[in-house]
Amino acid sequence: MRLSRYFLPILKENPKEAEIVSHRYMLRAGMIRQQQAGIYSWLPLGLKVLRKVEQIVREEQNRSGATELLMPTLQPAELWKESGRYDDYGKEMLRIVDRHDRDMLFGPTNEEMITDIFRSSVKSYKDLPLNLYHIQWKFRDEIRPRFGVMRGREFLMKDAYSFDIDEARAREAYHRMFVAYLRTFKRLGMTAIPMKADTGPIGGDLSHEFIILADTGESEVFCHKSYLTKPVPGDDVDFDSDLSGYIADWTKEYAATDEMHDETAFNAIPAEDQIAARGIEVGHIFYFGTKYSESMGATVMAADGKDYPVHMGSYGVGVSRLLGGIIEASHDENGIIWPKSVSPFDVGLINMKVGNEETDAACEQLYERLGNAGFDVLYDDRTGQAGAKFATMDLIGLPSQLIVGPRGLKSNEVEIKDRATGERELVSLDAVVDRII
Ligand SMILES: Nc1ncnc2c1ncn2[C@@H]1O[C@H](COS(=O)(=O)NC(=O)[C@@H](N)CS)[C@@H](O)[C@H]1O
Repeated sequence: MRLSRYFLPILKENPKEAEIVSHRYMLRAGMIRQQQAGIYSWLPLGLKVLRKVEQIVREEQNRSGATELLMPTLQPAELWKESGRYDDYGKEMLRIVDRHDRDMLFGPTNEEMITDIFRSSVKSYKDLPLNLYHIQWKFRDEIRPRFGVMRGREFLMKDAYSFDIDEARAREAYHRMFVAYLRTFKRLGMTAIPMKADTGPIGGDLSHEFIILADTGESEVFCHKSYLTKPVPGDDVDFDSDLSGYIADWTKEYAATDEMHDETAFNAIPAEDQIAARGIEVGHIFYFGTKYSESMGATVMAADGKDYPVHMGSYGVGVSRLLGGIIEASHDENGIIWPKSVSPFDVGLINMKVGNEETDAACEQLYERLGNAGFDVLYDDRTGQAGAKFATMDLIGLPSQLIVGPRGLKSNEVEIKDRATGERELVSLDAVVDRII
């Protein structure tokens, strides 16, 4: 992509309303623009990252055996009246009346709707287990939206829903999602710690929040430091096998959010192994049995010929929140440092002297060769001060920068800068493609 033809509205100054670094950098790097409190436009650079995060979430859901569908953002109120949540949900629910005076709402979550889809077509235990998910925008009229996309009002969530014949099978479904979450956050370049959590308005009696540690996190969390280095299940993990060993390993040491914290248990850990920190909740999973299937009549006929309400769980990931979370966990004073897996571009190509015959020719050649080698390149071909170009590249956080200047070209060299380490290396023009890891 040539920057002269892109849309990247960089802000020079820190917007005063941005209190935390991820909010500041997402605004300054031209990734998002606030349209109203908690509601954002996703500008090209931000959308590119959002789609990469979404795709990694999707791949790990699919690997675990879940099946993707897409439910609407708007829901009929009737479903929520059936489950009894229409009134409980309170002012967070955005209620809408259409032209035929039908009560509707902008979905904050989809337990009712997915249960309606299930009950309309699944009647036999032979069709179980089933895990259906979608990646869809939600609306929650937060009383105090803040920290940019971290606590928005319209936000992107992956929400999955599992259906099983009994509690034992439902716990196996929960284990599959637990393992999928460990893998997902690792692929996003983060260490997310599963913590026993409160079940809140979703309900049920088993729940874990997946927390990434960050000083600006809204949750206060306590855990054993072993979670920071524990290896996550590998690409070869068999989701049809008994995964309870992974869950046992990932829940045997202490880890709890402030709502579930047990000071005595925590203090039984040697002081040097204790972590008390702030964290960001990037995922939350629940087992809630027949809470929705009973109230909404979602039953299947079992082998004994009788009908039973299915056992369910729901599993959410804050896809848009993750961009904020990743930045909170990976930045420096110059800007964002994207993990390669989600970076909007692989390489930033900087022409230090646009209009100079040698640098223009060298950049065009590099741009073409890198593109042909499969790299997604952002080529800063704009006229303007080199210093401003460096600042922009550091701000938007691409993992590698390629700096092409007249002096380096005299010895047929260009400079490669690693954004994460700051290391610079002079490389001959023909060796560049192989050096860009
Ligand atoms: N206001 C918000 N802004 C951004 N992300 C949010 C917001 N509220 C929740 N999330 C994200 O969405 C995830 C799931 O939300 S939740 O309420 O915990 N769970 C559910 O809604 C369940 N129905 C999961 S399917 C959270 O872990 C969090 O990462």
